[in-house]
Amino acid sequence: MVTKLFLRPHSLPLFTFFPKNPKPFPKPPIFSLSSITTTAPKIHAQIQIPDPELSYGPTLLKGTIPAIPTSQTPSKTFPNGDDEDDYRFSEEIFTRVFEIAAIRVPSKDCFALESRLRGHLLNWPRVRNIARVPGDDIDDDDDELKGLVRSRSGDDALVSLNRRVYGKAEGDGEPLSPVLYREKLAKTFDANGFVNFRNLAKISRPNRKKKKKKKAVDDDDDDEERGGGEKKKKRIGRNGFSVVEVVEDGLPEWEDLKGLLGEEFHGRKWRGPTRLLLLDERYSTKCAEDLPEAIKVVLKENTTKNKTSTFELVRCKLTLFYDYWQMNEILEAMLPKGMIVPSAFETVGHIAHLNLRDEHIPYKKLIAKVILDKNEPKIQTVVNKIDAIDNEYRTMQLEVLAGNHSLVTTVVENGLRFHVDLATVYWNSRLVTERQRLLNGFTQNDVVCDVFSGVGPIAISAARIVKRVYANDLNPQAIEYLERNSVLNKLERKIKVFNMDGRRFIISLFSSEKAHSITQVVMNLPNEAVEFLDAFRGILRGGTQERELPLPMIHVYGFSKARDPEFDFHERIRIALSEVAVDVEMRRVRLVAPGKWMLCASFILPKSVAFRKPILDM
Ligand SMILES: C[S@@+](CC[C@H](N)C(=O)[O-])C[C@H]1O[C@@H](n2cnc3c(N)ncnc32)[C@H](O)[C@@H]1O
Repeated sequence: MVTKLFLRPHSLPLFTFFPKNPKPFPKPPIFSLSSITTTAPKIHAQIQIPDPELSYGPTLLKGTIPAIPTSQTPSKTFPNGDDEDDYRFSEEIFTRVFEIAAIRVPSKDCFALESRLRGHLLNWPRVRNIARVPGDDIDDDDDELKGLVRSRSGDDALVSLNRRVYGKAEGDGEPLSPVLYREKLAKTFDANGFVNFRNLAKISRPNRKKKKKKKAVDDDDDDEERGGGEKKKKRIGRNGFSVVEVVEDGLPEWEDLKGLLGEEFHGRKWRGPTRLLLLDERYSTKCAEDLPEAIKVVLKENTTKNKTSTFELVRCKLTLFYDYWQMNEILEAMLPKGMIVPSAFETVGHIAHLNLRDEHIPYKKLIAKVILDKNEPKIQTVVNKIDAIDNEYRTMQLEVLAGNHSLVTTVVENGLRFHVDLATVYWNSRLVTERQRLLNGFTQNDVVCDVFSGVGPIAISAARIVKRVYANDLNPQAIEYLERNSVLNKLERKIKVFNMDGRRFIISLFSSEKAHSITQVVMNLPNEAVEFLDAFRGILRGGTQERELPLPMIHVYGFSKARDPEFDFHERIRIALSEVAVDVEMRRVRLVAPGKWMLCASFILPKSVAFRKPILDM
């Protein structure tokens, strides 16, 4: 599978990440936030980023960067980085704060208003235009809580609130056991099933719950670590990559819920459950009178209906974190100005496989880290191809740049599973379409001979369709995986496996009694497969009655850099078979490099070749 990224030289003047010791470039400093921010120890000491005239939508060049206290230097190191290649950057340098306006509305009205105000709401990718803020979920019908808030009567109120929220208050004894709690919920269980209590089933599985709790504790620890000891501000909302906070004007003390419900509720007054409808960025600095008519009507409508309007225009801060930004945005910001941002990577199971240009090499670990961060958990390892494939087994020289070092992975292709060790066997996910095209031509009456089978993507897929498959590879590791994959896909009974040189395999198979049953031959070793065609010369010459039997269809792959690749490849086939009259169906499979085509030639083995006296003696 190939994942496309952006291929364009970028020109962001924002900031540049430099590796510690880039070989071809002068040694630059490690990028740190302090180099672009003030040293003010206050979070949200704001630094305006230049170029306010940027287009619509969030970018790293807009908004403000909150300052980070110098004591808090959250940074990530590459797990595999040695001293030389140690790349560090703080994720906090990608935090951006945007000032926006919102209408705070009762939660029950928010969906209706969302559709009414659609064209006027914030339309940023991945940011929901209905936002939640702390404490917006207090039950509206909760008369007890309302009374409690109004009465502002300290301890009694807290006890009452605890009873309401937790079912118990201090001094009421142990909290209900999971079983009793479940029973209590079941009493209020409604006819629609688990609609109201989706977690009901989980409650009777305390073990899983414990595990979850443990994970939550671990996550908190991680947050704490990242925050350099100081607990990280809890990110509200489900996504974790953005947070909305209301910039409240000061409230009279008696209206402020902080005293009753804690610091989180500072500046909140009683409104019942509410939601924020985030307004389009164009309205961020506008006051109510300057807003479009559609919004004003909504605000006015509500005031006339309801003397105490619950619709309020509020100022908000929308913070987007490192996790929000896409891979290309992060890389564009970090790589030197004018450098092409890495354009694509191939995925093989959990491995992202890069083919970096020379100019990217000093930044390879940085690029790999961002790719890993942005594609986890699907991607667990990022590797770069070091050299062109030029060994006999067609394996790649790979360098692990980020993530775990295991190159053994599982690839799922057309519903089949293949175990692959990229360090020892060949695999190319880009050929999936070609393999499918080839397989589409096979029927249940076919018997397939795969001369260069690798771990079996063609052989095993064919075994699902055809009568029988003979699969061969020279690489013993590939054969081991081929056998394992046949069993994994429960097709081992249809596949006979061989581990020998391709030419020997062709000769021995066609000189056995299996010869006349073979209907399809696949030869996928594009650099040299055509040179193995000489093995077919005179391959059936011994038999006389077989002369009337149909001959196999051969599918041979090859590369050509010629101006007329089809002609060039056809010529090579004729030479290898020593036969001019070969009726070939030729296809371009893909362009593997500028001007270099991979081709597939399919032809029926000519009788004149199959029954000729062989030149080759084995
Ligand atoms: C390009 S790979 C193709 C593998 C498989 N068809 C696929 O699509 O994944 C070529 C395979 O040929 C094997 N090979 C190389 N030289 C060979 C030879 N002389 N005889 C048999 N197999 C050979 C390599 O080990 C490799 O697995």
